[in-house]
Amino acid sequence: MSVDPAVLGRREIATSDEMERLGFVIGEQLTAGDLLVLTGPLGAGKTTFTRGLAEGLGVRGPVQSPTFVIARTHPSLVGRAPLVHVDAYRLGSAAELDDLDVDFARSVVVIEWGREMAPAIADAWWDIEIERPVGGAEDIADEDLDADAARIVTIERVEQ
Ligand SMILES: Nc1ncnc2c1ncn2[C@@H]1O[C@H](COP(=O)(O)OP(=O)(O)OP(=O)(O)O)[C@@H](O)[C@H]1O
Ligand SMILES: [Mg+2]
Repeated sequence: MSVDPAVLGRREIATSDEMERLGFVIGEQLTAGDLLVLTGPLGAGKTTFTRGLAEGLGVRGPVQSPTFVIARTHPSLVGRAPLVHVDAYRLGSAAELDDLDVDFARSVVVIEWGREMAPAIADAWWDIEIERPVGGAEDIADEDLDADAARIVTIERVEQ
């Protein structure tokens, strides 16, 4: 486990800048073989977190929601591990993830929507849940939604 246990637990993240900073601090500590799984409704901040993480890890950007590709590899700019950023939203199963041939041992891997697949692909990972106290998938297009509301982020280490 390469991340300071102090990051574990539940906290409120008030702004997207703060979400990036949380990702940055974690990204600074990650090493090859680390896996993180991000769970949270559309627009929760999964990609925002990953953008900060990428910067902390020192990989080439830009980190975007991988809408047209399911997995994108960001090479390191500093001689550390590359980041593989996966959007598992449209993946049906861990077998389909397997087809992507991700080199888990040599990469830091972040999987948005990957919670159900994680047990089939790894022995240990960080489970990161981002809650939006207001809104969710069905509300994201609603102009009235307070998109800037604070998020609740819970980070747990899972070992099976
Ligand atoms: N406290 C906050 N934490 C994170 N993002 C926030 C916060 N407040 C506002 N935002 C905004 O919410 C949006 C989050 O979008 P982002 O693409 O990161 O979500 P996502 O979880 O990856 O969504 P998707 O499921 O569509 O991939 C951004 O526009 C960000 O600026
Ligand atoms: Mg996203």
